[in-house]
This record gives sequence, structure tokens and C-alpha cells, in this order.
Amino acid sequence: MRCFHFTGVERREDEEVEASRSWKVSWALSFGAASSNFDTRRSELESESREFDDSVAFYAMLTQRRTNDLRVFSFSELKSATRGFSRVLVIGEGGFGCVFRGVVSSVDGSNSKMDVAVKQLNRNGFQARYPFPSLRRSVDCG
Ligand SMILES: Nc1ncnc2c1ncn2[C@@H]1O[C@H](COP(=O)(O)OP(=O)(O)OP(=O)(O)O)[C@@H](O)[C@H]1O
Repeated sequence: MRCFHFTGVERREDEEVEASRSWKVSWALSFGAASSNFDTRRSELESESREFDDSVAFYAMLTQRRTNDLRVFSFSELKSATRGFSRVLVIGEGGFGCVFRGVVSSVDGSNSKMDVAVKQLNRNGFQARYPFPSLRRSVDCG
């Protein structure tokens, strides 16, 4: 998972189209993080991406290392870092999913370890779909 600037979206006069597209991006990112099988995740993500006019740019955004210094982790790396998303490592909970404490190797060649917080987005999270707080469902972090 990573943070990024989303610059590939064209400005359109129809705000509803734009809002709908943004939601699909969020859904796809959430699904990618929540799935436990990389191949299943990738194939379903690819088919879902066909809905996008700019599906190539979208897929590149998810898979390529950009020119910034953000480090891209594979799902298996994050799974390993959190010992399989162990419930004993849950350190918090947000509307979109659980946050786990994890440990990853540094990339500076020093062989040192780095503590990280890993958020596993929950595809069943409803925070973004319901505007009313009373209708939000909490996630189950165990
Ligand atoms: N980097 C971090 N270090 C330590 N604890 C963290 C870190 N990030 C998140 N947490 C813990 O996880 C909790 C939930 O964080 P999260 O970012 O999911 O909150 P949120 O912004 O409310 O979530 P959401 O965007 O899903 O509504 C935090 O309140 C905190 O206890």
C-alpha cells in the first residue's frame, strides 16, 4: 500500500461522473488490500479496471513504483510483517478497517528493522457509502 498523488483524473463538468469514478478507485484499492490471495485479487482487479476509460493508467498507478520515494509493498510482505494480520497485533481501528503493528526490513542496506502501521482496508466497510454516522458499520478487528 502507499500514498500517492492521483493526477490522472480529467476535469469534467459532470461532477456525478467524477464522484462515481472516484468511488470505484476507492473500492478497487480497498479490495486489493483486503484480499488474501494475490492472483485472485489481481485477476478480479484487472476485470474491474476495465470499467475505467484510463484503465492502463489506473493499473500502472497501483503497480508501479513512482518517481517519488514512497516504498511499495506487496501483499505478502505486509502479511509477513504483521504475522498474517494477527489479531494480537491490532493497534487501532478506523471506519475502513483495522490497523496492525508490523515490522519490515529497512532498504538502506543496514539490515535494520522498522516498525510500521499497516491498515487492512475492509471491503465490507460502509463508511464511505452512508453519509449518516448512525448507519455506519464498525469493522471487526477481532
Ligand atoms: N502510524 C500509526 N501508529 C500508531 N497507531 C496508529 C497509526 N495509524 C493508526 N493507528 C491507530 O489506529 C487507529 C485508527 O487509525 P485510522 O488511520 O484507521 O483512523 P481513521 O482515520 O479514523 O480511519 P478511517 O480513515 O478508516 O476512518 C488510530 O486511532 C490509532 O490508534
